[in-house]
Amino acid sequence: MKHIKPVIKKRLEDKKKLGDAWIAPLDALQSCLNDPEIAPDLDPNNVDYNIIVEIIEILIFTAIISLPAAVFYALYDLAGRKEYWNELYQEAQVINKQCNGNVLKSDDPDKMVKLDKFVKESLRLNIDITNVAHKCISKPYYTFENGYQVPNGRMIYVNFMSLAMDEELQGQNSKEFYAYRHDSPAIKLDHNYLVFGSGKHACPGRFLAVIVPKIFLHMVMLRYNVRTETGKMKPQKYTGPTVRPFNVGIVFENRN
Ligand code: HEM
Repeated sequence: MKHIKPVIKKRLEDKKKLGDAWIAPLDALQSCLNDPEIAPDLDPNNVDYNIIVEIIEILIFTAIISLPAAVFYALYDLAGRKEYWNELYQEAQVINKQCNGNVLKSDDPDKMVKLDKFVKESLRLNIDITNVAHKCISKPYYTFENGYQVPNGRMIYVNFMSLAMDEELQGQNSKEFYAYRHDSPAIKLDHNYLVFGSGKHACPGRFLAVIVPKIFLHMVMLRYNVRTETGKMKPQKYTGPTVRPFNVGIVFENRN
């Protein structure tokens, strides 16, 4: 907190100076400081630091849990799904040639179209059973179109798994991994694809959560053949309703 206070002071001073001309940078700390509930009068002595700490804490935990998990599942799916190796490798080679083997440019991940579908399918299938807890705030009940009522104060969870596995929504063999079932990007929110939630509170970290596994797999594929140790894949593991990465051997072989 000691370290963060001078940063906050400087940002609030800048905001005061620039007034309406202030253009909010897209970062978590600044969006907190732009919130009148957190910094009502732009006075550094009148900032609700507790909310800021809570938000930053949530961001850190999300980033260190969900993001590496997404990378793990994507890598594991690649290692275990031989049928995708050639096509994905070819796409990676084309992109690598276009940038002469140099570092990727910011628009290169958009060119990883097949890999995007692959990552999307990996996210779809490695999903929590239930998620996005919501508290009912309607009084005395919230009534769904079908007449089902939820009382005020009740926590409800969305059944992610049933949605992700529904054949009517996902297409044929919805329990099987088939990357090319998707015709929209992995970051796109859709009622059939609730990995990142929906609406106003949909995950703002989804751009990072998709681009990181894509860049990681791209780099891995250019250097290595990856496969599971046994050549087979294990079923997912859950802790309660939450899907969790597990210990598994992945073999990296240098490409010649
Ligand atoms: C694969 C990785 C990730 C998954 C599957 C995921 C999923 C989700 C879901 C389902 C929600 C709830 C959305 C809703 O209520 O409708 C959410 C919210 C959120 N996520 Fe993510 N997330 C991921 C990565 C990240 C990362 C890397 C960050 C930040 C760097 C992040 C930041 C957040 C924040 C701040 C919220 C709360 C948004 C709000 O309430 O307005 N997420 N995420």
